[in-house]
Parts: sequence; structure tokens; C-alpha cells
Amino acid sequence: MRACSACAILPGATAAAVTIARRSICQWSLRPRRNSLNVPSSWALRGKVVCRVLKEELEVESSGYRSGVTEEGEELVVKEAGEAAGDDGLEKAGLDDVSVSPRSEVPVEKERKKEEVDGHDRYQVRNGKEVFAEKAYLVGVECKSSEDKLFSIEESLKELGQLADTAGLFVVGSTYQKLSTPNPRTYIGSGKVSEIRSAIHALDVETVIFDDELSPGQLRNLEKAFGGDIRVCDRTALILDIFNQRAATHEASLQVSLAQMEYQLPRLTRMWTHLERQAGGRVKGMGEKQIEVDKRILRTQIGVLKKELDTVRLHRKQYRTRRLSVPLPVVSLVGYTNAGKSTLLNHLTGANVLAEDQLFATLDPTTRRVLMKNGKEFLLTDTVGFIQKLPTTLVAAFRATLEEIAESSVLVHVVDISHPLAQQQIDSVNRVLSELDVASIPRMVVWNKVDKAPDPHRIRREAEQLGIVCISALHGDGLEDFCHAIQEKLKDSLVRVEALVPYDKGELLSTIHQVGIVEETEYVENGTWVRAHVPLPLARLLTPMRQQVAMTQ
Ligand SMILES: Nc1nc2c(ncn2[C@@H]2O[C@H](COP(=O)(O)OP(=O)(O)OP(=O)(O)O)[C@@H](O)[C@H]2O)c(=O)[nH]1
Ligand SMILES: [Mg+2]
Repeated sequence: MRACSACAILPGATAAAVTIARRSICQWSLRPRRNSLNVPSSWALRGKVVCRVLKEELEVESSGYRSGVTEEGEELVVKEAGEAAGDDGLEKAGLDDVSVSPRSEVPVEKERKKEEVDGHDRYQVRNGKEVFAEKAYLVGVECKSSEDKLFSIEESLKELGQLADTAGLFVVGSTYQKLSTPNPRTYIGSGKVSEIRSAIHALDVETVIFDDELSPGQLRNLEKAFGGDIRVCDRTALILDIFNQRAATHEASLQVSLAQMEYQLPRLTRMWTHLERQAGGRVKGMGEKQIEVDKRILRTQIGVLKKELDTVRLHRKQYRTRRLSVPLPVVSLVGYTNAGKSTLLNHLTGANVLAEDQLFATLDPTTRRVLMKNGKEFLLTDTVGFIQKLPTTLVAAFRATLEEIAESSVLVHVVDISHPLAQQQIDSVNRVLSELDVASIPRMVVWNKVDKAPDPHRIRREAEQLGIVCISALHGDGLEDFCHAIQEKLKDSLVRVEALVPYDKGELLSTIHQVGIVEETEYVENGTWVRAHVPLPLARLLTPMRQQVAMTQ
């Protein structure tokens, strides 16, 4: 099992240090120690408990109890210890800090209460794994200064709720505050902090999620202010957690790990502040030295990951070059997350890409061949969806994947027209695209999910006036019109070529007819002279034959 770097750096550290590390956001998952098995095998962290005697992976029994097996093969149920380990705990880590109770002593009633919220079972199956849904409380800030925001604070919080749900959390409440600028210490004002603290107690909240990226200092101060066992995280950490859960391929895992480590690096400090305080007068104590060591370890890991990613990307590039030898135009589907891109790819190509009503179902690009009724073909690529306030670390990490779309002949912007915030989603996709240097690629907008729109007839009329194709990727409506529109659009991206194709390259000539528009052909002594409009990959393939024509002119 791979250890979380935030945990892995801790062996040898003391109980109190681990307690604090536990409250920080784990490298690999937002809630690893409570309900996933992403803990190093020799470390079991639960509440304020550090147990080194448990070996093997741990199974969660309830939010308050974990079971495991000791090195002697004895089964244990570990329950949350009382208050922080204190100075004593600094010296001793391990079994001393753990309350051990036989399995039968687990208070079943309390356990059951914790397992349900409003009658819902908090154990849910996500991506084939059973996870325990923590209770989350959402917090947003509407800044008067930021007028360029596309989403209102209510809308943004609603989306944050969807993200939390996708990550497997139970949202039990939310609040927001209007400020001229966020408070540099706690992001929100002190009155709001107290209000949230009350809500935490009233609603039994376990995680507080902020809608914007918090600075390491703000995170630390908020955790301190909320006290106890409350985990504080931000939108970026939440999205990183979803990406981490979703990453299915080696490249996606590497990209997400890298983004998580880069997010973690400046935030490492907060694990050690408690220790520094405990150390009292001992300035330059263990905590201070340790943080440098930890940062160095993390930087080394980041370096290793970057190298590994470079290798993976080289393979992808080679694959792309090979694909270019298939002279078909590439059409890329882009759009807001959950717009229906994968559903469209699946319907058109019979592919089996995961498409579900969750955010960020797709992380890796998939390319499939589409054969149109008129016999012409193109390649269709499905890409990762966009979202407003996309974390910069993620944009950077996925830039290479998104670069795929820079090589497309046409970009199809898939819009969920049934969504109440369709226009805002369109604008934020356009914003991300403007950062990706794809302005020169012909673009086409398609309105999806018309079947779900409140007034499909009005939508269709509007689309017709704007020259936009309406489809229902789910039901397959309008796909013929869609393919036709793509073909028309592809013409914009075709390159005009004149080439002399030798007679022994007959297959190239038929490819030109198949994917391009032929204007004129003439049979001459050395081959077939052809003037046509062809997709860029084919134009590249024809380079030597085009040069021959150029030399004779
Ligand atoms: N009613 C209706 N639902 C649709 C349509 N197209 C897609 N959906 C649903 O919308 C949800 C999201 O579809 P996906 O294809 O996963 O969306 P996506 O754009 O690939 O999403 P990400 O991969 O997260 O970016 C799924 O539940 C689909 O069944 C449609 O035309 N009509
Ligand atoms: Mg998808």
C-alpha cells in the first residue's frame, strides 16, 4: 500500500504531531483516516488516537470505531480517545494513547445513530468502494470587489454541494457572507466564525468546506477556531479528492498526485505548529527542523513524479504521432462537467466511457472513430470537463492532457441546455478555452439534453435562429444533424493541397476522396495530380507529394 506522504513523513513523530497531521488534508484523500484504507499499514489514526500495534489494512466499523488485528493476531476495536494526548503524549506514541475495547462493548445504539442522517444510510458505495459519508457544512464569501464572477454565491454554493455529494459527503447546511475583501486571517469575519461554530455543534458537523481556495494560514486559524475534531478544507481540496477517487489510468493518477503534492507543500507547516507550541521556549525545536525535512522529502517526491509523468507523456506523444498517420480529422468534445460529452461519444461510437450524473466522471481523453452515413469518417475525442474556479494546480496538471485538443480540427462545445446556469457554464468554458491557446481552431456549439429542458420547443426555435444544433445524446435525437454540422465545420479546417500521388500509392488517393473534398484530378505520367481540401493530418502526410508539384510550378 502506498503511504500518504503527509502520514509517511510522520513515523518517529509523536502522538500529538500525528493528531495534528490527521486534521490536515491527507495527501491522497480528503477523509482517509476515517473511512478509507489509505493509511500506512502500521498507522491507524482515528480521532485523537494513534495506534501502531494494528497491522494490516483497517476496516471502518462506524465513525467512532475501527477494527483491526494486532501483531499477535488479536482482534481489536479501537475507539476514540479523550482529549489531546498532551505533553505526555509527546513522549509516548502508540498503544498508550489508545482505548481498546472488546468488540461486544461497542455501544450499538450510538453507532447506529451516527450511521444515519435523516434516515439515510451513511455508508455508500462509491466507485466500487464502501465509503462513510461525513457530514459537511458549506461556507462561501461573496466579495463585493470581484464583479467578474460568473456565478452568484448561492449558485456557487449549490455547485459546491454537488461536488461534496460527488466526493461522498452529506451536506447538512450552508452559509455565506458578503465582504468587501476576505479576512486575511480567517477568510470570514469573526462573527461568522462563531455562527459556524454553533452550527457545527447543532448539526454534528464533521467537515467544513469553503467555496474558495484558503491560504495555509487561514486553514490553520479556522481549524483552531472551530476546535475539536473538525476538518476544514476548501473547494480545491475537494476537487482534488474527487479527481483522486476517479483517476483510473496511470497518467491521471500521476497528474492528480502531483497536483495534490503541490497543494500540500505550502500547507505542511500547520502540522507542526502545535508541536512548536508544545516545545515552549525551545526555539528551533524538533518541529522546525522536521518541517524542512518534510518539505525536502515532498519536493523530492514531486521531482520523481514529474519525471515519471514526462515518460508517460512521451508515450502519449508517440501514440498521437501514430494516430496522425491515420489521416482522419480529429473532433474534440469540450464543455462543462456533466454536460453529456461522454454520453455523446458513447452514442456515436458505441464506446463504453463511464457517463453518469456526477461531476468529473471523465478524467482521461478517449478517442474513437465515427463513421457517418455518407461514408466519411472522423475521430471523436472526449475530454475532462471544466468547472468554474478550476484549481490552478489542476489546470497545470491537466494541461498536457488538454493539449490534445489543441491538435483537433474542430472543437465541439457541448452545453447542457437544460441546466439553469447554462449561460454561466458556457462563459466559464470559454474562459478556460481562452487560456488554452486554441483560438484558431474552428468551434461549434451543440445544445444537449433538450429532452430535459423545461420548454424543448422554445429551445429548438431559439437554436434554429442561432444556427445551433440541438441534440439529446441520451436518446440519440438530432445526431444525424450533428454529424452533418460537423462535416460542414470540418470544411473550415481543411487545408487546400495540390499533390502528385504516385500510381503505387493508390490507397492515399482513395483516402483523399474519403476524408476530403476533391476539386480536380488529372492522370499524368508519374501519377495522379490532385487538387483537394483535406484535413491537416492528411495534408502533413502528403508533404513530399505536394513538394513535387511545387517544384514543377
Ligand atoms: N436527459 C438527458 N440526460 C443526459 C443527456 N446526455 C447526458 N445525460 C446525462 O447527464 C449525465 C452526465 O453525462 P456524461 O456523459 O457523464 O457527462 P460528461 O460531460 O461526460 O461529464 P464529465 O465527464 O463529468 O465532464 C449522465 O447522467 C447522462 O445520462 C441527454 O441528452 N438527456
Ligand atoms: Mg465524461
